[in-house]
Amino acid sequence: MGEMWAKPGSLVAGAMFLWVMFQQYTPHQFRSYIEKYSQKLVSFVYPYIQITFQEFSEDRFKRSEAYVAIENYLSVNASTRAKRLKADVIKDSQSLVLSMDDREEVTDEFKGVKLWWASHKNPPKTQTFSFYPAADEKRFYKLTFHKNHREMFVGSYLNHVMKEGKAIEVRNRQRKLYTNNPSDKWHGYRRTLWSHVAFEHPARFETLAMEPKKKEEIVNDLTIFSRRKEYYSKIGKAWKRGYLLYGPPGTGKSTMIAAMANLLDYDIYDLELTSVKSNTELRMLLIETRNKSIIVIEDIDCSLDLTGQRKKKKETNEEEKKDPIRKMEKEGESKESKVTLSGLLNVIDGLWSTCGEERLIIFTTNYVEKLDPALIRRGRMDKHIELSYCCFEAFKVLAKNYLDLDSHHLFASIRRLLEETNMTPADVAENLMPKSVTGDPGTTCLESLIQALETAKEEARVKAEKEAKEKEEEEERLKGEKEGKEKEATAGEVKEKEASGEKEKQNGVAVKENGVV
Ligand SMILES: Nc1ncnc2c1ncn2[C@@H]1O[C@H](COP(=O)(O)OP(=O)(O)OP(=O)(O)O)[C@@H](O)[C@H]1O
Ligand SMILES: [Mg+2]
Repeated sequence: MGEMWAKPGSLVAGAMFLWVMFQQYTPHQFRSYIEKYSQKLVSFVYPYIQITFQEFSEDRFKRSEAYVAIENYLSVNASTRAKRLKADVIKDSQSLVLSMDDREEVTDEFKGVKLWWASHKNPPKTQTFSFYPAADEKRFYKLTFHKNHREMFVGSYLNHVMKEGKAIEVRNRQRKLYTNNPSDKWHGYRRTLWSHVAFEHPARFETLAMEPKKKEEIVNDLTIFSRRKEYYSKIGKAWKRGYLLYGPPGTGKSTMIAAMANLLDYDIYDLELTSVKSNTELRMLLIETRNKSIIVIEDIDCSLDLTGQRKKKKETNEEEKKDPIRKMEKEGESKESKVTLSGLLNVIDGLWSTCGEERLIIFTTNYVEKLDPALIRRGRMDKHIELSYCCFEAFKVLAKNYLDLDSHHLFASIRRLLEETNMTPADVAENLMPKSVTGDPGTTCLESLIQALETAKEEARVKAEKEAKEKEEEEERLKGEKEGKEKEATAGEVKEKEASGEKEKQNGVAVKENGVV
């Protein structure tokens, strides 16, 4: 037995020795010449063609669409044949999707001809002992087929894979809510710019409390937008639309965004601008977003000093200089984010905004008047939607949602009170939430709402009175100050006149004394 293995063993060792000698001592030109012809010889003997599909291209900006399509295609067409599989939960966290694991190979058939798919992973160049894959690890798929069928595979088969893969992606699509990672986490394991969770918000336009006419207008606007691919290309505009939602806190801005995503079946990218350090980072984040999505910047007035960055920075006043906490905050602010207004405008509206299509960009704010007009001009923010205090129509939607009531004898008083006072839909909704399981929830909740409205009305009256009084006092004070100044001025004038009269008199006496009359 030992003798049987000794011969091939020494043959292998001899071949390896010769190979090393060849590599070390043959001149470079000669070596490449030999390599070229040996490859020709191999291709003559080995009649297969291989195509590689990398997960990321060289610049690593974006996951390759071809790779993703192949991954989806193989998840359906290969998962019954592969032996090692990866599982992922999709679609409302209910169904499991299987895909090929790394370094697995499967066969596929197209028009009766066999071909092979293999998933590979390039080992990292730098060796680290870590639980997670290294940063320079690269995944790719390799397709192998016989060279006789080159035309068919390169043409129709690959088209078929791309089409199928994209269709599977749409079918399996679990909508996601993304948030941007800080840039120091953009390296290493999986290099993701965005983290996500499954998006399962129950908000719908039917349950959104607002004037029916306004609601219908928004729904129509969104529906038309989502069907207008050809129209946008005809008029030469990127297929995107900007919405500005503004209004006091608790009037349903965030709820409306969720309802929009549910209506159009889009993903949401919740962009936290304060953790984006520069305009370049902002652009990279945008490139990584996918089509059919809503990019949201909430409370845009708080995210950046977008109103002041164009102007010269305000001088810090003396008090701020002395206050160490305020000083630290200021320093932190200047280090935190260098995203500028022009950077943001470029992303919404400039050349970079055209990468990707079918996207909504939404800003929300409580203080629309604070924003730079350039940011919200039409074309950038195409539609401005004001979400305001609860009107009677909006209340009726909430009463239907929360209490299943279409009418009630207390509705009349609520209508009057809502006209007389301001209450946000969030506060109305809170009062309409049944707090007890016994009794008639409808009447109890409506009564509690009436009480809350009356309290709010009384508070508003007291506040208005206080403000009027303060205003009156301020006016009195200003008037007093003005009068005081006027009095001082007249007294000054009188004194001056008296002084000049005195002088003239003295001059007269002096002239008389000198006898020049
Ligand atoms: N128009 C509305 N229709 C239905 N529910 C609403 C409406 N407005 C507010 N709500 C309710 O009030 C809660 C708060 O609303 P939401 O978070 O949408 O307000 P917002 O305008 O985004 O406030 P903020 O400016 O503070 O972010 C929601 O959970 C929702 O249940
Ligand atoms: Mg909100």
